[in-house]
Amino acid sequence: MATQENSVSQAEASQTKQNTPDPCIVVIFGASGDLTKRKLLPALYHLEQQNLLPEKFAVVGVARRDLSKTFAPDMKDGIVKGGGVDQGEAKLGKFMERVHYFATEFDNDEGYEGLKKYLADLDGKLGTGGRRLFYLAVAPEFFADITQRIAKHGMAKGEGDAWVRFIIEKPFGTDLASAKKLNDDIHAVLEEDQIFRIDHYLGKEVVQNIPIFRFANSIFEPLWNSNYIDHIQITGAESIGIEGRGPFYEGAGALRDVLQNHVMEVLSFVAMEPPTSFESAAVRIEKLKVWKAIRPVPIEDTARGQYGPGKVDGQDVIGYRQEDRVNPESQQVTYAAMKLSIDNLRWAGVPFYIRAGKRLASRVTEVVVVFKQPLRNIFGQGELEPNVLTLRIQPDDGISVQFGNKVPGPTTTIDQVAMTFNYAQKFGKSYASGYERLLLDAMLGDGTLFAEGAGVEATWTLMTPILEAWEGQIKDFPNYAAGSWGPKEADELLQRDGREWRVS
Ligand SMILES: NC(=O)C1=CN([C@@H]2O[C@H](COP(=O)(O)OP(=O)(O)OC[C@H]3O[C@@H](n4cnc5c(N)ncnc54)[C@H](OP(=O)(O)O)[C@@H]3O)[C@@H](O)[C@H]2O)C=CC1
Ligand SMILES: O=C1O[C@H](COP(=O)(O)O)[C@@H](O)[C@H](O)[C@H]1O
Repeated sequence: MATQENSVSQAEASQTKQNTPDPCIVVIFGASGDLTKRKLLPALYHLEQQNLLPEKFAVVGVARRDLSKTFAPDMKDGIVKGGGVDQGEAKLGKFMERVHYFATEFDNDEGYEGLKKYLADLDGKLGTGGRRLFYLAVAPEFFADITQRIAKHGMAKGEGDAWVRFIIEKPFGTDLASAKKLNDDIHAVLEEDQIFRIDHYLGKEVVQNIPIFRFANSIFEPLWNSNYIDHIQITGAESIGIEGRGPFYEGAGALRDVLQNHVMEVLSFVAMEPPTSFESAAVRIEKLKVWKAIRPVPIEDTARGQYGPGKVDGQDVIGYRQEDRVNPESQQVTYAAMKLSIDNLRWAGVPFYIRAGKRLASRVTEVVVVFKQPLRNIFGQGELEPNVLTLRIQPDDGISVQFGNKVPGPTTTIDQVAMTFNYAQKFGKSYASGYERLLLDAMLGDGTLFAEGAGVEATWTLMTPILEAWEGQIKDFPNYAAGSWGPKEADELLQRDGREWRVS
């Protein structure tokens, strides 16, 4: 007979997967860049702190400048500045010994031959067995070329059962045609199961928790449909501007930068049917079904904006057109919103309102589920307030449920109260950026939290006609002040349905 202790450990084992990867080398292209320093090296170090890296392991940074002497100290500095060095410098020192650097231009074939030899030598010294995780932390125009050159130099396939995987950064394409071309170019040399298209929102705890919240509990899912839900809002609001990324943002804008990827990924977890298991293939099928069920969006169901000068957190800030390396007559959007309808039985008649923008009043990323009112108000005090469930992704990540409650006293007065769960209060402060989980999953070969080729094309199928329609219509920009909640058209989008945007 199983003891209680035994049965708990069996249950725990069934809820967690293998969590230490095979010996391998993580090869980061774009190693002198911002992403590597601020996110990737700190994330790998956090994995080391939790003993989640294999014993036989190395990181090799690749970029054009000769940084062999300064790379490791520079990265160490990034890790220390990012916080979370709670096991002292000794652990960090040990981690930095595993960090190496190799300089080459991305289009230099000799460089790839040199890199191949460098990695093989490390395999020989460390016993990493030829397993590679290539991370393309580079500008999107390099994604296909670097992948193809790695393949040309015989590094895209491992010998025997040694795996070789690629993490490709975002943005994955700028419209449907470019996303398809990128998929084709990469598929010419890699199998789909080698490709990990990263969206760091899928590494955020609350986003990962959406399927758990829905499918590992029995009290929410029965209500998760058009019988009980009035509408759903997803907000990706940032108070920061474009942070010096003028040239990038001029080519991107809010729809390409955040709505097409981060917000659509979140939406798919909120709206999907229960997958048959939480394995990559099963989850991807359900996510794809959601995106494909979204009705083409009429242009009247969209709103866009660009911020002008204003005040954020009491400080004067410039408008988008005054930002460094931005066209003073730019038509680029720094705010995008739309109403989506999902054509399936679960969501018939339940609009999903989504929005993302820069220089808004505050930084809030959240999903707000607004429930229908009871069919009859037996308390006779006018309209009851709806129940609202908020999945707060950041900051102050947590979950809260708002409901009507009797105000203590001799009369029957109803007021809104909330039950709130806060991650930091329960689990303590976390330094995890989301990249920890995603890097670990890629080393373990688990693509559940990564985008798939067909999924990326499905979201671009939806978004490309909107971009084209917007590009054909000049707007009178700027149309919202920095520090506000965006353009009035976005408010009107909900007002005409008798609703309003909510932030918790
Ligand atoms: N930074 C962030 O927070 C985020 C970034 N991303 C994505 O990650 C990717 C990288 O972004 P980020 O780190 O900000 O970019 P950076 O511009 O900071 O870094 C680019 C890197 O590529 C190297 N590089 C550029 N051209 C060449 C070349 N011809 N040969 C060799 N090396 C070259 C640069 O080397 P050198 O230093 O010598 O110029 C640098 O290491 C992008 O796709 C971005 O969209 C996604 C989410 C967030
Ligand atoms: O990918 C991107 O995301 C960030 C927002 O990420 P967050 O983790 O800080 O919420 C956004 O600022 C940036 O423009 C975009 O490229």
